[in-house]
Amino acid sequence: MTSEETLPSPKVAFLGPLGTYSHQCAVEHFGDNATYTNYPTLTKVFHAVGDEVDYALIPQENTIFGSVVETYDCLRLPELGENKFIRGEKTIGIQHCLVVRQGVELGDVKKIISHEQALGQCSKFLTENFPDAILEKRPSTAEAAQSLLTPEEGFEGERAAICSAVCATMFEELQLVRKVFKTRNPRLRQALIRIGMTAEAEIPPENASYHRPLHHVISTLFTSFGVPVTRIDRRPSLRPIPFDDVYFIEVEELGTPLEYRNPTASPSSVSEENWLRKVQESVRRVRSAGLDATLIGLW
Ligand SMILES: O=C(O)C(=O)Cc1ccccc1
Repeated sequence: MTSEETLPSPKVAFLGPLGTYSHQCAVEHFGDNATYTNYPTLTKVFHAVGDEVDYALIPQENTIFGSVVETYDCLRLPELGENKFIRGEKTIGIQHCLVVRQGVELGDVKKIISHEQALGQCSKFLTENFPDAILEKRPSTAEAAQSLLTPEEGFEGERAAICSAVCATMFEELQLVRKVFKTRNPRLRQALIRIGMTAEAEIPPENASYHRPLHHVISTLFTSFGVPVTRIDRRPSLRPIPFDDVYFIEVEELGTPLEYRNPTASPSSVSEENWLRKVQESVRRVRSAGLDATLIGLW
């Protein structure tokens, strides 16, 4: 057996080109002992696992803008749980930078390009500083930065891109003009997906992520009080705590269908009153489990 066979170097896919946050995350995790391949979209990264690579790190959610939709579109595919499994997670800090081609004046910038998550995370900064600029999404932050080097056909104005601090130093022709977050940098959670026969974890959790199974707790509390949960949505909360989420719980309707109900009337039937009591009791139970809970609507 050669030493390579005894210590195989894992093949790892990430969202390219070089300089993306996914690249940074993959290198932080696997270091020099890996062979890396980058793919132009998250969907291609996902599909590479199995045939072409052993692992992929794909961005799952970030503290300001929430879930990465393209990732979740991949995670709902049937091969997840069959022959591809999430085997761990890794969180990295994000430091978004605004870059332009050398010599471009900020006042001349008419369009800002980046990955949609980066545009979303920087939306306050962008609205305050570039209220009239066109925002255009690109497959990744590094692709956006790189594309500033080639003129865009049919577009006359100057462009800027949002990319990572590492990426901002990779191209001599680019100039870093602003760091977007001066104090609180967002965090990005990436899922490690691997082809394999088991779902056993490969990266031990970095710190207790108590909040993630919360929706199970909340729905169990509601259901145990006879109010079946029909839908749960999740968004980052407005509190300055990383991965602190707000859950929106919708419960089964037990009253008269909305279209037949007088919106100003109080609950009319006994069953509606019972239902309301159960919902309120469930909210109290969630609170007594130490969570914030508010009834935000009845319909
Ligand atoms: O484009 C990148 O660099 C990525 O890794 C995707 C991304 C960017 C910003 C937030 C979340 C995911």
